Amino acid sequence: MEGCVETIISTRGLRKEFRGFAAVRDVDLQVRDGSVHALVGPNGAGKTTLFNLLSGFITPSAGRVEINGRDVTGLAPERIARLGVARSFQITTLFPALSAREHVELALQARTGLGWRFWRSDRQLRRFSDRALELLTEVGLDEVAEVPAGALAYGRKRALELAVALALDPRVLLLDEPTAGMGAEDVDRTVGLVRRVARGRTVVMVEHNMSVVASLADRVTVLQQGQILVEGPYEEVRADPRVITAYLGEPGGGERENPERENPERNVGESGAADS
Ligand SMILES: Nc1ncnc2c1ncn2[C@@H]1O[C@H](COP(=O)(O)OP(=O)(O)OP(=O)(O)O)[C@@H](O)[C@H]1O
Repeated sequence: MEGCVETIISTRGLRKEFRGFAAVRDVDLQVRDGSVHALVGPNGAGKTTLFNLLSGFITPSAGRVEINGRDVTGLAPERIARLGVARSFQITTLFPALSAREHVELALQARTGLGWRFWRSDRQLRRFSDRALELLTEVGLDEVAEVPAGALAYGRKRALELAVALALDPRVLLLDEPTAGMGAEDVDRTVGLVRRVARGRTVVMVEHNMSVVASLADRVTVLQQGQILVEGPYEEVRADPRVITAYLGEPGGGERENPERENPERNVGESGAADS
């Protein structure tokens, strides 16, 4: 029954203005515990801004954000992270000279409250080695555990970000365009990976690639001009004439079998959209 589903993230009247321009307006979002929830929408719809509001990277102009029933509005990202919400960091936050294993070890260490201290003894870091290797295996990086992050291929760097986020053992994982810039093979691998790591946790992802959304998402929220246009299961959302109009800029596209594939450039506007 709908009413029995627990909500893990909830926003009410969420709004963010940049110099008077409302990038996100009156957003009431409900993310169900244990679901994979995709945020989609045309370029400039406010997806990233909403994502940044959920993770505390920016503070709202109005409205509130609740995580697991607790008001987290205006809390710093690290406080939100401590409540079990981890964000997959961007590649720029990887340290090129540190190995994949060292990255995960440091993240595991940070979680214990020891902090991100590089000068801890080898002995102390070794405590985390076994778990680090498990996490690297989970994301398919066990064979490159000792390779410096700077030498990893793009798809593997993204997998390493995921392992770093998983080291925090989050209840909610926020993924910002997990397949952006990937070729078809890496997209497929990432879909499998996200599906695996989504077991037992909630995943909220911004994703342009509609094939990825179709494969992974239990619920889809479509944003347009900062507002929620439609929300529901993928099959329902993709057939909604308002969504097709939002992407194509014309009414009457609802009959199409697979609009995002027929017109990938205009629909999702990003690389990878036509993959797979
Ligand atoms: N820091 C900022 N200052 C001013 N305007 C901003 C800022 N961040 C976002 N915007 C504007 O807010 C609107 C929404 O941007 P946002 O990046 O959230 O959209 P998006 O849906 O993530 O787009 P894309 O798919 O292109 O990444 C855009 O018009 C953008 O120009």
